[in-house]
Formats: sequence, C-alpha cells, structure tokens
Amino acid sequence: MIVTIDGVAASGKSSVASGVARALGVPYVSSGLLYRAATLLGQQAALDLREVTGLISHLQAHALRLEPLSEGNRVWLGEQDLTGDLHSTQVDRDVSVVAAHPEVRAWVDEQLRALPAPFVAEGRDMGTNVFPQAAAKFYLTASPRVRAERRAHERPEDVAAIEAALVERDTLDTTQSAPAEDARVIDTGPLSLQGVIETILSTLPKK
Ligand SMILES: Nc1ncnc2c1ncn2[C@@H]1O[C@H](COP(=O)(O)OP(=O)(O)O)[C@@H](O)[C@H]1O
Ligand SMILES: Nc1ccn([C@H]2C[C@H](O)[C@@H](COP(=O)(O)OP(=O)(O)O)O2)c(=O)n1
Repeated sequence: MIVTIDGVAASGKSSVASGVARALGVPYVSSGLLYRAATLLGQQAALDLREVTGLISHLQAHALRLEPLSEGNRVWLGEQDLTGDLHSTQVDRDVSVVAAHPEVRAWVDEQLRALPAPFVAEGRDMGTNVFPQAAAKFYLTASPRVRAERRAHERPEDVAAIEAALVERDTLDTTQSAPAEDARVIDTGPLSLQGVIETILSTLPKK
C-alpha cells in the first residue's frame, strides 16, 4: 500500500508521515529531501541554479541516494551523509527555483517510483503526479503563523522572518502543490501532532 501526505511548507508532513509509517511498520519517503540535496549540490558547486542544463549534468555525475526509514530519511552522496545540511535557511532560499525545473522533477520522480512499496510518501505532488494510484491521500495545511511558530522551535530565527520566507516559498511552489481531487485535506492548526497521525490512521482503508 502507498499512502501520500502532501501539503504546504512546515505543515507537518515529515513528522506526520514518520508517525503514520511507524504505526504501519513501513518506511516513509521524504521527496523534499531530494530537492534539497539537489539544491545543496548546486550551491556547493557554485552553479547558476536557474540554468537547468548544468545542474542536471552535475546531478547525473554525483549519484545521490535517498534512504527511506520510518524514523527519518537520509540522503547520501557516496559515503557522505548530507542530511544534516539540508534543512538550512540557505537551502530553503533556493530550493523552489531548483524544484521548478521539469528536468529536476523528472530526476526526483524516477528515483521515487523505483522504491519498493509499501511506504508513506510526503511532499507536494505525491498524490497528484508521482503516485496517483495511492490507496489513500492526505493534504496538510495550517496558517502561515502557526507554521512559522512551529519552525521557530527548530531554528534560532525570528517568527516574522520565518513566516515571510514560508509564504514566499508557498507562492513559488504553488504550481506543484495542489491537493489531489481524492485527497482528504486536514488543517493541522487546531490538532496535536499525535492528533493528526490518529486522524490519518483512523481513515486508512483496512488492508
Ligand atoms: N499538529 C501538528 N501537526 C504536525 N506537525 C506539528 C504539529 N504540531 C507541531 N508540529 C511540529 O511542526 C514542525 C514542522 O513539522 P515538519 O514535519 O518538519 O513539517 P514539513 O515536513 O511539512 O516541513 C515539527 O517540529 C512538528 O513536530
Ligand atoms: N514533492 C515535492 C517535494 C518538495 N518540493 C519542493 C518544494 C519545497 O519548497 C522544497 C522542500 O520541500 P520539503 O518538503 O523538504 O520542505 P518544507 O516542508 O517545505 O519545509 O522542495 C517539491 O516541489 N515537490
């Protein structure tokens, strides 16, 4: 079974996907980490990230590997674990430009579709584009202020600055970030993390 959890930035996708995956005893798959890793590699090589040709050949020459586990995903460049560097403000700033390239999206989608099911996949277009056949689809939302306050617990930055950056990224990511027609939309604002996980688990089809 494939379950998809899409949603806006910092809506709780990875924490919720991890909780649902652990309850089901399957891995979760964080598609955003591949977009983040592509961005980091491009930045480290000082590439112009608006130029897709150079970026794609760089990605093809540096095999990145997503390791999907239920506790947390990791991204490897050979033996090097890039995961700790992927959730920075610097990567946040450029990731939407990288994710807007259809060629980069095809590169990510190919890796995701090669993963063996069952799993819980989270991102923006898991239910619409990558796994339209998924058994159950969810789309998480929350107000920009709620999301910024949550992120502020993870990063030593001002809530207003985080909120502005989230809203900008929401706008840049709009194209690929619509809920699937058959997705259940959940406003996570009034719910606890466990409440969101239980809502999803309670609506999953019995195997
Ligand atoms: N009700 C809730 N639903 C989802 N996440 C929540 C909730 N309350 C607090 N959080 C916290 O919000 C933060 C952002 O969640 P995260 O999973 O990183 O989001 P995303 O993957 O969408 O960027 C995490 O620290 C998570 O624990
Ligand atoms: N399936 C996906 C997943 C992420 N992206 C893009 C859009 C986001 O700005 C970045 C990072 O996504 P990620 O889910 O890791 O991070 P946030 O939850 O947005 O903080 O990648 C995408 O276009 N499609």
